[in-house]
Amino acid sequence: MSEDDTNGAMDPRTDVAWLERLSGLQVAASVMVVILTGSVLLGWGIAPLGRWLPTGWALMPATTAAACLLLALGQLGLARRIVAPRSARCLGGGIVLGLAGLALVGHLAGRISFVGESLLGMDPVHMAWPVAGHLMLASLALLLARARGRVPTGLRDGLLVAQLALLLALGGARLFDALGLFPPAAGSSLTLPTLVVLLLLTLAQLAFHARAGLFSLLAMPGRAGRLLRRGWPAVVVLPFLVVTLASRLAPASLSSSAAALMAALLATLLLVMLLWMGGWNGRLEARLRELSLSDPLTGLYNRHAFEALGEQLRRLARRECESLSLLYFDLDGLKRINDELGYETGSRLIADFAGLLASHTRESDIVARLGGDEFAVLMRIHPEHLTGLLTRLEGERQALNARPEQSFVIDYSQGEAVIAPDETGALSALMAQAESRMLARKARKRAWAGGTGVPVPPASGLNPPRPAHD
Ligand SMILES: Nc1nc2c(ncn2[C@@H]2O[C@H](COP(=O)(O)OP(=O)(O)OP(=O)(O)O)[C@@H](O)[C@H]2O)c(=O)[nH]1
Repeated sequence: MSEDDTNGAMDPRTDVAWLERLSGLQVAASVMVVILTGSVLLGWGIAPLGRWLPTGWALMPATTAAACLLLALGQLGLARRIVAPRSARCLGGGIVLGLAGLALVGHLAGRISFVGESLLGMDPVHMAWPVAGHLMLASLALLLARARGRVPTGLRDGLLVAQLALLLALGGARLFDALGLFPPAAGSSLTLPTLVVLLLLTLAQLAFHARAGLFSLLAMPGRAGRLLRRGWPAVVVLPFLVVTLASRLAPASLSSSAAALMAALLATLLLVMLLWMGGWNGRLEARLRELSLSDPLTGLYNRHAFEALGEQLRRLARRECESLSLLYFDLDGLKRINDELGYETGSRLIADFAGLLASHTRESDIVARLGGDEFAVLMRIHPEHLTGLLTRLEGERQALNARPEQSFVIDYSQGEAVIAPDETGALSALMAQAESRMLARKARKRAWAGGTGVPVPPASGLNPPRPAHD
């Protein structure tokens, strides 16, 4: 399983502003869980403190509190990009898995109190089995949180859907007074504080999973994302309303357990359908957007897309404390190639150069044809890596020009600009800076070639000599 600890496997269509809000929700929900479970644990550990806590706090067993605390700390780490070593994450997730697994085994074996009596005369190891099940799902999702690829993403989505279904069933059981669905075993009970903590943990996970997969729609721009964000409360609440109404109209036909299960099942199904339809809609929207944002000759982004996506990348880079580098290219002698070898050959030069740029950049870089013979690349790389990239480009340019079948010379002038994470300049200023450096180099090349204003490379034949990069 490959991991990316800097930005996870984020969907490139994600709206950063929405991601920020969801990240805020993730932090807020996790902090609330830390406070709630931390207080409960203090109460269990230090008897006098327990007396200061509100009545009923001991209804949350210490094992549940400890497991939820660990999960909340894991979520906080993910939200704040505190990169815990893999071993720490595995240990935290493993402890939760172990606690929940032991509780489940205890319930199955019919004896939960295998650890002993608590300090306050109550057994702190009780964990209701639905809670144990929920925590097992949550800890597995946490262990897979940073794994990339279709399979781990699908698994995470499945685990989250299962948690939501279980939570809805628990909520339904309370609402329809059907706690018999989850019978208390050997003294364990499902209490409201525990339900609240589970809900907060699930919310935190949902917010994190908006980065990729089924739930990425939560942070999508456009109509599909809006539909989900506005539609999900209705989709969750509606089945409960309908089932409540049905059970009021025909009380004999529906037992409280059946009502709770039916409402939870319907709500889960509708939610998954909404997510699936929204995802389909979102992909369609993205395709249309792609068509309106790309340059038909090269398949690269056009200027409009470059400016829009560039601003997005700018915000993302600032959020992740990374530098942003911009390269501005202008082909040399295109007009002359058009005039001497034909417009089609000129267009081939443009397409070849676009291919050269695309093959030397990463998918996460924004590569665009700004118009005519001008190109730009915006990258989240450190400025010191720019020289290496330019050298590789130059090597490839020479290799292309050296091909026996090459009928025209590919040449370009380039300028660069870098913006540090703490700088506040706009993208347009960065572009202007890179363009003026490019123009200065072009002027130097012209002067170096004889100062006649003749385009630097001949349309065909041998490569012209170039002044060295400065
Ligand atoms: N073949 C072709 N030519 C294009 C395309 N788009 C713009 N052009 C032409 O590209 C030429 C660009 O001219 P200039 O900006 O003077 O570029 P240049 O000849 O490379 O000169 P310098 O940039 O000063 O080196 C114009 O003649 C445009 O008509 C296109 O898609 N295909």
